[in-house]
Amino acid sequence: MLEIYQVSKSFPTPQGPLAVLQSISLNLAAGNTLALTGESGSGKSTLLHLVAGLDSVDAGTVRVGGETVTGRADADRARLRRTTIGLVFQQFNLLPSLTVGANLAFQARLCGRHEPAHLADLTRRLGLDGLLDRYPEQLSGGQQQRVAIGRTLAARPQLILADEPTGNLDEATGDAVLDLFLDEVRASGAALLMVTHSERLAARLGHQHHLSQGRLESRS
Ligand SMILES: Nc1ncnc2c1ncn2[C@@H]1O[C@H](COP(=O)(O)OP(=O)(O)OP(=O)(O)O)[C@@H](O)[C@H]1O
Repeated sequence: MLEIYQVSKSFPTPQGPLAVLQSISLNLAAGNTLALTGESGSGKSTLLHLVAGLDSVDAGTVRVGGETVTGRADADRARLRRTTIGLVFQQFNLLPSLTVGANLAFQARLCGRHEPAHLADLTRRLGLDGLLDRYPEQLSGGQQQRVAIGRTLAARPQLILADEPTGNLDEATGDAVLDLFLDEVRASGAALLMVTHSERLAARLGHQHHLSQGRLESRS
């Protein structure tokens, strides 16, 4: 589902180029889950952005569902994001003029996969039933995070990229949300790549990789 091959990325800084990722390779098959850990600033979000085609690699290739992300036109990468990839990023990017209910359904409607029963189940499991008529600005950070998760999962993406999806949640809610991710992956056969600072949550995923000084180390 996901093939990352010898990907490198650096950013310009006043002190010269900062090599954030150095020849990173990684494969993730459909139905598999992988936790990506690493210190703050080690390049975890950068790697997710490259996979999603939101930024360009300096070298190497990324393939999602057999399609090459790298070297494609922006419109093509946007299509891939819409149809195949589900993103839960640190900025939740909820639509401020839409209610929680409409935000939850937005992505699934956009890609023609709106299933009311599935969405109702996600809404219940994310504890959002009482909030459907509110607007994003009326929610706490953790509630916004859960809406962003529901919106992504409702669209049944084949590849889920989640950047600290439980970062704003207390431990019990974080555990319940991870249960939901894992159940959805089991049911849909999607692949899940999740960034987390929690070793405890990372251990619940099928594979664990650690990013340090630009290199990826497999821990299982
Ligand atoms: N657009 C950019 N321009 C310059 N430097 C950048 C840019 N984006 C990221 N960086 C730098 O690249 C490094 C990796 O950042 P990244 O956000 O990927 O880290 P991270 O591992 O996700 O961190 P955190 O756990 O704090 O979210 C950092 O040193 C950051 O300052």
